Amino acid sequence: MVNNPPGTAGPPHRQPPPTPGPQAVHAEQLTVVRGSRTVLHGLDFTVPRGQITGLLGPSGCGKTTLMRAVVGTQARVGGTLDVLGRPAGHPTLRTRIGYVTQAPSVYDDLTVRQNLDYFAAIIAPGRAAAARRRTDVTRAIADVDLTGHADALAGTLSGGQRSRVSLAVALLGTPELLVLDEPTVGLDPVLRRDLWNLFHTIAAERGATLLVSSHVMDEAERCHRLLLMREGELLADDTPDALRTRTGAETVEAAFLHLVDEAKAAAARTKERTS
Ligand SMILES: Nc1ncnc2c1ncn2[C@@H]1O[C@H](COP(=O)(O)OP(=O)(O)OP(=O)(O)O)[C@@H](O)[C@H]1O
Repeated sequence: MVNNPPGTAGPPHRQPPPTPGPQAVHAEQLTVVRGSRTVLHGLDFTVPRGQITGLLGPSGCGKTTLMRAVVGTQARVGGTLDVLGRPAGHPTLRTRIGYVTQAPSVYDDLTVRQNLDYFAAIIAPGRAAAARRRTDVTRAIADVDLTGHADALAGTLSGGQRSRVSLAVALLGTPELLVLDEPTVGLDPVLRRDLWNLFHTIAAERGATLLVSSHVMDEAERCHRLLLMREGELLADDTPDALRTRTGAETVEAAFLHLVDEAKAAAARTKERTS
């Protein structure tokens, strides 16, 4: 189904129930045009539920664009893109998806807890939900290991700590699908390891699906599945093990380079045949 603009669906009681389905995301011939350029070229892929899928590729290959399409904030999306059984951008998906952009979205003049309180009040407003909000906020702060900084102003935190506040906001509504755009950029190795452990805990204990982008290939080894991208095209949609086996490479990075060379050779052959 083509990406519907938000607000075009009927009232909730008239909508069919969401299809559970084994896949969190299903894309067929997904195309995105930005400015005068097509930046995603007819991608076919799936993201299975309850697993961590890594979206990897060099800077500018289209990772953020693909994630924006999945969360429903990208314009000019063509092809089929279903998310949690609904067309991407469907209004009912808003509370079911957590999206963390590359730039942390936090208020610097509020403390960590105040930031979380603010967003919790948007998700679950009203006095009746006050106790639940307190529990959710405390849990989300603990999840990202910021309990010791709960009363610090966000503006006084390091870059990595501010990113973790953003992640805590996304965890507040216990989303079924978490879309994380380069969450480990600028973090030291210990924090990177801790965050990846948290991602695995979220997938294993809550059954959540994670789509995590990175341009650091060693992070690929930590994912259940990988979407490898280059120049708006998908080079592979597979497990790290299968990719290494298929290409005879020892690392995912070597497998990626192998697939790039293969794609270049195929393009050269096509050009030769048509010229
Ligand atoms: N607002 C825009 N208008 C036109 N083109 C854009 C716009 N934003 C991004 N692009 C182009 O779309 C392509 C994909 O960009 P995108 O941000 O999705 O890549 P990325 O893989 O996420 O990069 P990075 O790893 O550096 O964040 C790039 O070639 C970029 O120049």
